[in-house]
Amino acid sequence: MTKQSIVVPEEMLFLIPPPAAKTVSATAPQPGPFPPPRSAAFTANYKKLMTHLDLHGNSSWAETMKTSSPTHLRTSTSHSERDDTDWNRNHPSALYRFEEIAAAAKGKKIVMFLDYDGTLSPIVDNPDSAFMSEAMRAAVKNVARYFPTAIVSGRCRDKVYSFVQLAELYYAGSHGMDIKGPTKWPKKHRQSRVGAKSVLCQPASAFLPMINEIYSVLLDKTKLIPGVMVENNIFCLSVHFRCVEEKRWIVLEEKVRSVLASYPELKLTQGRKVLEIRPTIEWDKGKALEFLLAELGLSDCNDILPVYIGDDRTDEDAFKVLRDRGQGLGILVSKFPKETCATYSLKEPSEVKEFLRRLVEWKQYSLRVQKKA
Ligand SMILES: O=P(O)(O)OC[C@H]1O[C@H](O[C@H]2O[C@H](CO)[C@@H](O)[C@H](O)[C@H]2O)[C@H](O)[C@@H](O)[C@@H]1O
Repeated sequence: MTKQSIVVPEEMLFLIPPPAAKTVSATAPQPGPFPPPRSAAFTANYKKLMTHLDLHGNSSWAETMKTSSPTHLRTSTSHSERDDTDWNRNHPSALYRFEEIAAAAKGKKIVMFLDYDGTLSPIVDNPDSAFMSEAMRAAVKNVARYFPTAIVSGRCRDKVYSFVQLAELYYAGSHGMDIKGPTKWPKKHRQSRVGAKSVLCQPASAFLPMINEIYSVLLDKTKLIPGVMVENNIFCLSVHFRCVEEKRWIVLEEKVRSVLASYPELKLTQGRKVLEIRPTIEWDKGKALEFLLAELGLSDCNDILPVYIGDDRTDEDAFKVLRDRGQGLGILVSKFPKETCATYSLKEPSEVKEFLRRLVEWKQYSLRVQKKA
């Protein structure tokens, strides 16, 4: 089992106090140090989590399948409000702490990385209907006017493009294994891009025949389980169990594992009510982030602030890259406390939209001030 297959067990999900106002108010917490430090209690919880999970493949998948996408508030919990407060202190709202983020961004070039499902669009039962709102599209479009922006998704690139429909963005589909540059450039860059190739990176292309083959096998093997949906994400596959009765999850997992047994070059990980089949190559959303920074010529710059916003376990690879670089900020989208390498949190896509809107507003204001000076 790989790092991506780590899930938060139910007992590590604590209730968060009710959502607060979306704008910074006089009563909002005052900006603290950047990035906010982690408390001893948080570190203890993290250790507990790591002890609970067997990272070498023996932990119960059935258990993790149950907790892979909590959608309701727990009614009973062994954790106290103090734990919730502790989590919130360690992963404060990026909206509440907007002033702090703006201060950190001053004089820096922001580079924006956005996950799709659960970040720009709400989680829905049918993956084909995970549309983003027009308001969200406008917010992303505006962000891309000021900052290089990439969508980094587990979906295949064409599919996520069909949802987002903005030609001015970078798209890293199939968990970053299929990266394409913008097809529409701002005027000032247009000339220098003539002749530049738009597909930038496909590190798993050798796996295409194998992925296609296993896709057909999985369709066949799972067809009798009501509610299963197998999605072909080109360089990886998703087996959705959100609409499968819970009592059939074990059977499904066993079927998927039995198919995979003949393909040691592929690995199985978990996302939100989804089993993901991916090549065993050393590539993930974190690597995609690093690749895109290099492509933008920003890898070794001190004056950049990469911002990555995502909701799922696969996004942790990108949060970790930022943490290890000691540069930029990860923002986890979650209504529930979860173990994460992200620094800040937002509760849901509507808060992501508000955050993007405020970032643009702040940038426009900074440019006006700069012009006057
Ligand atoms: O990296 P992402 O853009 O977040 O993609 C991860 C997976 O997202 C999609 O599945 C998830 O969203 C669906 C629609 O809301 C939901 O029905 C499903 O339960 C979630 O797991 C996508 O369909 C998968 O292929 C991606 O791997």
